[in-house]
Amino acid sequence: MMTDVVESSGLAGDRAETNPTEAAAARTGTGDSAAAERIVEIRERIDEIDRTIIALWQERAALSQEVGATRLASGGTRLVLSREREILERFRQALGADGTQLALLLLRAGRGPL
Ligand SMILES: O=C(O)C(=O)C[C@]1(C(=O)O)C=C[C@@H](O)C=C1
Repeated sequence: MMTDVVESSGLAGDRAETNPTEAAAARTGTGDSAAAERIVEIRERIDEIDRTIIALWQERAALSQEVGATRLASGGTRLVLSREREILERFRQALGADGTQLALLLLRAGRGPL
């Protein structure tokens, strides 16, 4: 049974260099070829999702910085805490406690640390 993290160096790694089945097992964490195929397929979508998350993260941070700069330049405040509370609550309702942590990181990426 293959339940642990496989070493990517040493014996397993050396075998993987010459044996495609070992190489697939080392990459996917399973020696079952059907499972390995499915894992590779799922990982493609995961990578696509990660790229989208990163792009959206960067877009959101840039927009948030623009809002802040626009407000400051017009004599307004750096922050609007009522708006931050709304966002924290939206993420908490959708994702629970992790949502709150995620929203705190998103807000910090835009407006900087408090
Ligand atoms: O919506 C605003 O007024 C913003 O400045 C953007 C933002 C955010 O990143 O969502 C950032 C700082 C504010 O305190 C509230 C929200």
